[in-house]
Amino acid sequence: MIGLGRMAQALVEPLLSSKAFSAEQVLAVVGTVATAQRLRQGAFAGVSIQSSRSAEAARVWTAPIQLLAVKQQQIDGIAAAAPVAENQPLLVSVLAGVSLDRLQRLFPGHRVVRAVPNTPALVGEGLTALAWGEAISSEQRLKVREMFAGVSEVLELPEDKLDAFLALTSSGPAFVALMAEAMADGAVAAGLPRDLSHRLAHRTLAGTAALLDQRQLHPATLKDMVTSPGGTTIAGVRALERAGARSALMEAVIAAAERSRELA
Ligand SMILES: NC(=O)C1=CN([C@@H]2O[C@H](COP(=O)(O)OP(=O)(O)OC[C@H]3O[C@@H](n4cnc5c(N)ncnc54)[C@H](O)[C@@H]3O)[C@@H](O)[C@H]2O)C=CC1
Ligand SMILES: O=C(O)[C@@H]1CCC=N1
Repeated sequence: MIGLGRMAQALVEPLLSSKAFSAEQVLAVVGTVATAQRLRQGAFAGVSIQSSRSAEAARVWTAPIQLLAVKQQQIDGIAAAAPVAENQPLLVSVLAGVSLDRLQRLFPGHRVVRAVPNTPALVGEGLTALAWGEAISSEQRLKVREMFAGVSEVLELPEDKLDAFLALTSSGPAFVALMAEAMADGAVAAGLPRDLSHRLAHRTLAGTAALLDQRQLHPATLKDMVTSPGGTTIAGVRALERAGARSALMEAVIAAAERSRELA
């Protein structure tokens, strides 16, 4: 692991708890000594976690599969400090917007793969899209698919679709969380207690998602199922349409996809 921040943790924590990997099989390099110390005390006890400046950090470059999960601004420095790899290890990058071409130029001795995971991986409900670089063996493909399949549904997509995928599935949890918070606030305003409002908002979102998914319903069908003529729901839908909620959500996904393209 090169970087063990929010996204990498959401992948590794469940893989360790499900015993897909043992702590001894994982070596992580992070930005600072303080971060390394903090992480060693939590869910990552037993994992070798080193700061990037320590001598042991170099071992990460000898691993057969290396997961790059740092911020975009950090990769030039990391690539410059990395030795040119022998034996063509696999570098799996989760960095939004950083292309296979650029990764291959930065890490010339590696075989490169892009993965776009999302944080629901933490509870085994993730989605990951993979786009392969050149000359990846079928054995390497299998290993990468297996790793992500332990925490998510895995799709393979052409690289030019990854920005849109990321906008919907990786940035999407923030948009849904915002909706959950706002709906709970509405319930509080309408008189329900705060804690209960949050729990009910989460259950409503999860239940609705399960219904749409399992019954393969078009969202409009579900909306029509819930809206009685002259009833409560259509009054709420009217308020949402008046506020431009539909357009706001479309724009959020488009803005995230555009930002991902900009980061490239
Ligand atoms: N958070 C999310 O939901 C998703 C994030 N991503 C991508 O994952 C990447 C990381 O994002 P987050 O985990 O949210 O960021 P984060 O800021 O939580 O984690 C960054 C990690 O990099 C480490 N780091 C800093 N300098 C380093 C160095 N020189 N060597 C090794 N490690 C170093 C930090 O210690 C930290 O562990 C980003 O490029 C983002 O585009 C992709 C999909 C979803
Ligand atoms: O906000 C970000 O840049 C990262 C990528 C997708 C989710 N979080």
